[in-house]
Parts: sequence; C-alpha cells; structure tokens
Amino acid sequence: MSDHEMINLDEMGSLKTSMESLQETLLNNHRIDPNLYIEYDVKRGLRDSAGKGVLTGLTEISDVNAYDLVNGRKIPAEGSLYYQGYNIYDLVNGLEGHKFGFEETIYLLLFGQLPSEKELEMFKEVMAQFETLSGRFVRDVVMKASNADIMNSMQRCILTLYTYDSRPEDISAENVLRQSIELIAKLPLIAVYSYHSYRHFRKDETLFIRNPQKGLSLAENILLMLRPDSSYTELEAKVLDIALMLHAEHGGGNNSTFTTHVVTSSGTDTYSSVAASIGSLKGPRHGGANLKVQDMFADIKAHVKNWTDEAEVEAYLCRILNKEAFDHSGLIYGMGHAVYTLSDPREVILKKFARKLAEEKGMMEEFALYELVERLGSRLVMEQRKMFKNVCANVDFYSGFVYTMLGIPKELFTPIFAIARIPGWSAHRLEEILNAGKIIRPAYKYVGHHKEFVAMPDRDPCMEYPCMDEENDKNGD
Ligand SMILES: CC(=O)SCCNC(=O)CCNC(=O)[C@H](O)C(C)(C)COP(=O)(O)OP(=O)(O)OC[C@H]1O[C@@H](n2cnc3c(N)ncnc32)[C@H](O)[C@@H]1OP(=O)(O)O
Ligand SMILES: O=C([O-])CC(=O)C(=O)O
Repeated sequence: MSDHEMINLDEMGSLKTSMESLQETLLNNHRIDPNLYIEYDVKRGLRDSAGKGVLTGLTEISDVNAYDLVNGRKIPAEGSLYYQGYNIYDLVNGLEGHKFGFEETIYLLLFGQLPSEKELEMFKEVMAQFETLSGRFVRDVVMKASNADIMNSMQRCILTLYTYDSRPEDISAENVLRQSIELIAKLPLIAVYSYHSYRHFRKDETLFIRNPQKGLSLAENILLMLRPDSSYTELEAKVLDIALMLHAEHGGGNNSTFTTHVVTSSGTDTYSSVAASIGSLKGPRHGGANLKVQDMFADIKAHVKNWTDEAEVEAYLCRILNKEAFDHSGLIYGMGHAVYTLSDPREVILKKFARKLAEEKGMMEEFALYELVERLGSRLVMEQRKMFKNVCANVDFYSGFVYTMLGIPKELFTPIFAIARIPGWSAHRLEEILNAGKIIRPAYKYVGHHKEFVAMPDRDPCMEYPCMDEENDKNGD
C-alpha cells in the first residue's frame, strides 16, 4: 500500500477488475456519432464552421485582432493586442521612463485608464498592504499536502482564503474589487511559497520563506522570494515584468477568462471563480502549454541527434503530430491559436528577449532549435490538420525558454502565467458583475434515445432496450 489517500488500482487486484468492467460500460455508452455535430451545426469549441468564435459577450477590457478588413474582406494579418484601447507594443515600449510596468497594467485593466504618477503610487501602496500572508496561513495551509503541481496548491490556498475573509460571499463590486486586489497581491507569495514547500517536503531541500520587500515591484519580489540568496539582476526583473504584462489579459473568450464569466454569472464568490480559472489555465491546451513546450523540447533534444538537421527535426515533429512520440496527444505545443493567424504579438516580443538572453547565456544553439521548430511546426500543422487559417507560434512557445534562462524552475512556469492573468480575470469578473447580470447557459442538443424503464429482475446486460422513437425528435437543450 502506498501513502496515497486516493486508491492506486495497480495495488488492488479485484477492485481493478471491477473498475475495468465499469470503464468498458462507460466507453460503450458515451460515444456520440461525429456526423451529428455537422448535422445539428454544433458550434464545437464555441466556434462556427469557419473557425470564428461565437459571439457570447461584450468587453472593453481588451481587443485581440488577427485580421485586416480590406474592401469588406477579412485578410489574415499580424496579430495585435490592446489593453483598454492601448496597443501592447506601446505599453511595453512606454516603459522607457520607469522601470516596471506590471503594476500599471493591473491598474489599467481594473480601472480602464492609465494612472497618473500619483494614482499609481497610491495603488502600489494599496497593493503593498495586501502583499502579505501570515506565518500561520503559510504553515497551516500553504505547507500542507505539497506537490509538484503548484497550480493545484494555488487553487487550494485560494479556496482556503475564503475562510479567512470576513465578507467572502459579498459580491458587490466594491467588495470584489478589494478581494481581487488582495488576491493579485497575494498570489505570487502563494506560488513561490508552495514551490519552496514542494522542494522541501518532496525533494528534501532546504526550506526558506522570505517576505516580499515593500517598494519593490511584483516581478522583483518574485525573484527575491524565489532565490536562495535573494539576488537578481535588473535585466532579469525587467524581463519577468514584461512577461507578466504580456500575459495579463486576452479578451473574454480565452478558456480561463470565459470560465471567469461562466462561474461569475452564477453569482458565486470570488474564491470559487479564481480557483476555477486557475484550473482552466493549467490545461495543456491553454496556459499549461508553456510547461508542455519545455518538456517537448527536452524530448526533441533527447531524440534528435543533429538539432540543425532540418530533415531529422521535421521527421520527429511528424512523429509527434502522428501521436507516435512525446505525449501522444498529436499536438506540437506552443503552436497554433484560436484567434491569431500570422503572429501572436506577445510571442514576437518574447522571442526578442529569448534571443537576447540566449546570446548572453551562450544558448544560441537551443534558440536556433526553437526557431527551427517554430518554422517547421507552423507548416506541418497546416499541412496535416484541417486548418481554417495560418498557424503561428503562440505566447507559450518561448516563455518557458525565457523563464529557464532567468533561472525560474519549470514548476513555476504556469503559476507565473496565473500570477499575470489574475488581473485580467478580475477585470472580467467585475465587468460581468457590473454589466451582464444573466446566467450563462448555452444549449446542448439531446441526441440520445428516450427509453422505457425496465425493472431490475427483467434487465439483461446484453439486451438493447426498446426506444420510444417518437419522443426523440424533441428539441433537447
Ligand atoms: C495562452 C494560450 O492558451 S495559447 C495556446 C496554448 N496551447 C498550445 O500551444 C497547445 C497547442 N495548440 C493547440 O492545441 C491549438 O492550436 C489551440 C488549442 C491553441 C487552438 O485550437 P483550435 O482553436 O481548435 O485551433 P484550430 O481550429 O486552428 O485547429 C484546427 C485543427 O488543428 C489542430 N491543431 C491546432 N494546433 C495544433 C498544434 N499545435 N498541433 C497539432 N494540431 C494542432 C487542432 O487540434 C484542430 O484539429 P481538430 O479539428 O482535429 O480538433
Ligand atoms: O486567447 C486564447 O484563446 C488563449 C490565449 O492566448 C490567452 O489566453 O492568452
């Protein structure tokens, strides 16, 4: 017996046999004919037959563009991203004057305007007041049941914070704003301390918990809390700050933000909503792709002898696409996007930093491999999948490589995405609370059969029970 609370079937012979039988029943009864999706014009993935997202809401928080309109026709274009109307390139380039931009980005996303110097100072002071966790909470909650999945630890800690809030169920905009800023400020501490706890309890490494320092940016404090000697260079903190800015927001339709809208629309509390969005972001088709990219490159490096041999790299990528290699999902992680066509602007910016850091750290050979996979992967996915549009690398493609060069462990790749995205989720939660007021409830067409009830003694496992066919034309939802 292992020390796991949940059952390990490999250790339980008869239970395993029963579970296999249940699994067979499940698989036999849960197959929907793929043709029915076409017959009923189901908007799979909430996308229409041309791959365009179904319009489910309005937002002023950000704008994600992938096409130009030329003579009324949509032409694929370089991607652009606007936070509250401001181009992400301008926001990043506008950092010239001051060192760090993530706090300003949070203000912009939450309040819809760029702060004046005084407003930003006041906001940073508010954040600093919230940027704390008691020793008791760290000991009793963060340190418990530590594991390598820091996203899971973050969800648990956030759900437990509910208990420590005097107004957890108050969903007035005023209270949700307070809860949001508090969670934005606390999440970096939760992530880094959870990681240290994992290192200590699971890997037997020295435990240290360092408080953030007042007056430092969120990016600086992440590095300060993470590193054993608390040191970091200005370039490292700046690159991390920009990565946080780039990941902060991406419209209402991305999976984790849409989760925020869905969960918020039921009227539930902020902790439930944020924990749900973290659960969504963790998925390997969404923010979890940054970790998958890292693992995929480790796999490519282990199996491709000559990283500069295009034919050899291409052959291996084909094996990945054919589900014969890596995680057998058939996905080249970090490639493709639900919206972007020619490029993802965040990837373009991150790639520049990846190149710069790779030059400094003598990792140009690796950078060249990333570039090669980006070029070949884009073509191969387009050739081998039914695509409506061009395939480009997305924000997750270079982020893990950048974090590795910053000395950030892979366990924190997706948590950093969550630290960056919680301002976006918060802005959307507030927008939903202030404007929408309607529970989100799309339709699912019923394509099963209504059946006559059969009493237990009359049931035969091999029998097909008669259908009440005239019932089946009803419009299910
Ligand atoms: C922050 C972010 O969330 S960015 C995205 C991070 N995710 C990844 O990098 C994972 C790899 N990429 C993907 O899985 C997809 O490109 C997604 C999830 C990002 C977008 O998916 P979709 O909107 O369904 O993409 P799209 O409609 O263009 O895809 C068409 C087909 O190509 C496939 N495809 C798209 N990208 C890839 C890829 N990188 N590798 C293999 N196949 C792909 C899709 O699975 C789909 O196949 P299907 O019709 O059999 O389901
Ligand atoms: O928009 C999407 O579907 C995914 C994405 O890039 C993000 O959330 O940053």
